[in-house]
Amino acid sequence: MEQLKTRLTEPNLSTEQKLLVLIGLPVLYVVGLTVYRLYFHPLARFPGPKLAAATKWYEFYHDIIKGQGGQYFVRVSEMHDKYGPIVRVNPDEIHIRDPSFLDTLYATNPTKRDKYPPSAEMAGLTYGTHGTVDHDMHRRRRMANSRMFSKRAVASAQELIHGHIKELTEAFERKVGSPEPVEMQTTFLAYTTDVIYHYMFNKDVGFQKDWNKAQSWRHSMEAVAQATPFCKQFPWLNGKLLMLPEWILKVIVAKLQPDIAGLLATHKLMGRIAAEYVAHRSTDKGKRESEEDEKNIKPLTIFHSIDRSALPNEEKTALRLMQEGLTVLFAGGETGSRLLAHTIYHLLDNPEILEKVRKEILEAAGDSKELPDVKVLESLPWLAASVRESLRLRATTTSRLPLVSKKELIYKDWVIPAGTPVSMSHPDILHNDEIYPEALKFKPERWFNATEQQNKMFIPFGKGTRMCIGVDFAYIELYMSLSTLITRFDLELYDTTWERDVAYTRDCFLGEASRDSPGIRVKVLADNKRWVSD
Ligand code: HEM
Repeated sequence: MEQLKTRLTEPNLSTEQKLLVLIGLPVLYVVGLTVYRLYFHPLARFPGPKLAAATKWYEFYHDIIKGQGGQYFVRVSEMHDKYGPIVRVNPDEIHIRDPSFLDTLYATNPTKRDKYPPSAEMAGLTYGTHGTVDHDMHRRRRMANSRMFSKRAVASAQELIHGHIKELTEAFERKVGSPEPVEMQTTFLAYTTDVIYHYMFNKDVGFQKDWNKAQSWRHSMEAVAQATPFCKQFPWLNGKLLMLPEWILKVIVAKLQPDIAGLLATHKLMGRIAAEYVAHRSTDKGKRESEEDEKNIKPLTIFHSIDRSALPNEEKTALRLMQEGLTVLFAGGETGSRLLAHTIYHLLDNPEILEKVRKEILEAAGDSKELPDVKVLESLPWLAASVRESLRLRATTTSRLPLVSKKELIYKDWVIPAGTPVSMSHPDILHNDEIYPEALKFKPERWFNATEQQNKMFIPFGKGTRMCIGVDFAYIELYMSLSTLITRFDLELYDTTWERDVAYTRDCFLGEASRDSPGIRVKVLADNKRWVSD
């Protein structure tokens, strides 16, 4: 009986046979999967390199191993040069390089588009709007945030922004005449993060007051950028990491990657702020705050905005609030700071345009000691055109942005099966020479007589239902700070080159310059003491 039992549970295989099974089964699986993907997969007929169709490791190699990383966008571009406007860029995804498809893929409501789950999960914030997969759920969550982003609410932020611009000018003032340059990306990241934090959470996080804190935040953001190609391949990783208790994160992660540890600490901090908010909702303090909030044009915090929305209670938990909080913090900080640094770079690199912009602002101010109102600034032609041109050239989001349609999509003669992730890339449109002649040149004057197509294809903030919700906020924050800095200070670029420090060479969701770039830097030659009221 015993012998029979052993025979049934342990087949009598020799070591060689066991080894053969151990190696053979995975090999068989890989071969089977490859054959399926190449010949039987619904996307098998679509053009593109066989290797990309067979395995995601192809993308992994280009994004993680090759050069400085984040190189798959270069390969995708080469694929289009070879195979045409529609290409299968990995086993599951179709990429289209044709501006005429923009309206179809990034359609507005009521057309439904889900986010491709691996792309939504990348930042580990699937409870935030940006990480929401389902079209309808995304719409409801976005609506709950919308009171924070209404034109009136955003306009009311001017005073708050003024306060932080004062701190920003102090950072420049400290460097007047100094041989030491201002490293603009860190300086501006501290500014935009202070602003967004203050606006969204009614708290002064004080990055501008503490250079070490600002630098460590910048390093965290850089670490996130470096990790992004990796997270694109293993999107579940971030979410899993964040589930770990804080003490484990501190011990393990700080040893492996100290810069990421700073970021994870921010996750935990936001978790505490959200939990505190939820805990005092029903207390006297919470009720007073709620009454105060009712009277405001802008909700006191983004949490109040969500709380007063029509979302059900399970959408108002501490975890959800925390993730939405982090979403707006990340979405608003890095983007705005980069744009500010890039716009100043372009203006200093084109002194004749800088002079026109300055003159316009000063003429608009007349005898006033105050910077013109943001409405006036936005109407100044050279300033507005320079900002627009910088947004176009910067093409902030370099990553493919895949969406999924529940119905099949038609592109020319191609029928893309329902449920297929289909993506396009902003730089393919914003840097398209046929739409914008000499597309890689900074030419603000192109916007004075812009064609209908040029205006339509101006999509630095995206398009459709997933488009940036912070556009108005980004413009106000930028117009006010840019106008102040370029009229108050005489600046000069310091050891900054287009190739090394400005142009993006890596796709880390946002485009990144070369790893050896010390950043865009300027020397402060003089302080004209404009707009100094006290
Ligand atoms: C120059 C500045 C900015 C640029 C170029 C920019 C660009 C974008 C783009 C392209 C998207 C869509 C990304 C995607 O489809 O995956 C997006 C989404 C988003 N942005 Fe911005 N953004 C900027 C500033 C801001 C600011 C200042 C805020 C907050 C105040 C903000 C908040 C958001 C949010 C919350 C989303 C997610 C929207 C959603 O999924 O419904 N952005 N942004």
